[in-house]
Amino acid sequence: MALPASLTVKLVMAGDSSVGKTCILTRYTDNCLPSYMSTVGIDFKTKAVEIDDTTLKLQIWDTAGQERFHTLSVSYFRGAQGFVLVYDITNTVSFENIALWMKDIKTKSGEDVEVVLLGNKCDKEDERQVSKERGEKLAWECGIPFFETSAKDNINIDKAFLILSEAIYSKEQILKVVEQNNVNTWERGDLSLLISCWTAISL
Ligand SMILES: Nc1nc2c(ncn2[C@@H]2O[C@H](COP(=O)(O)OP(=O)(O)OP(=O)(O)O)[C@@H](O)[C@H]2O)c(=O)[nH]1
Repeated sequence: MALPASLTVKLVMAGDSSVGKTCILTRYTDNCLPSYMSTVGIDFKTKAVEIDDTTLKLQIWDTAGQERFHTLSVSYFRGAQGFVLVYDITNTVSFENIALWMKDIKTKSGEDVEVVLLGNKCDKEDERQVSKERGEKLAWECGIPFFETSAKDNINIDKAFLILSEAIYSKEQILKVVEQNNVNTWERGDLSLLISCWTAISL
């Protein structure tokens, strides 16, 4: 009997300080919230998800959003297959900085990496500064999925990680088929870009 397939996937949490990256991650992996302490340096957590008959072993790196850790944080972007990019719906600056984070992601990880955009703290409706439409528009322009989330109330957290995992899995499956068939007309990078364009069009 064939052993079930497994795939190790590196994901990175990115976004400004205090937007809720650590809380989103802890909610996802341990279904609880951490006692508050701003992330210093880098940490990671793991979680396994099943897609089809494959186990995806997610290794999720939690970076520090504070400016003084920026160089260290972005150094962990290299080699990541996916990013959870977070802003805080009660903080306009964190939303405006998403463009800069996207630039860092593309520079360090390439154009074809998978990203999901999250507008976190949607439980704080009375303090909202960024409309849901602005988040949706930005995500549409970037060609990436978007969710408003609450780590506090556990809204859309599992869904966001699942969408990201599925996108990475689909891409890996297609690339595997192509490699098995020894199709060498396309470079792997070209093909990944094509798949990303296709994913963006079908969103
Ligand atoms: N109301 C509400 N508060 C949240 C939510 N997520 C996080 N917080 C609060 O926001 C603050 C910052 O959360 P963190 O998860 O530490 O933020 P971070 O993005 O990891 O911050 P850095 O480690 O500095 O990069 C904490 O006080 C959390 O309790 C949420 O969904 N709703």
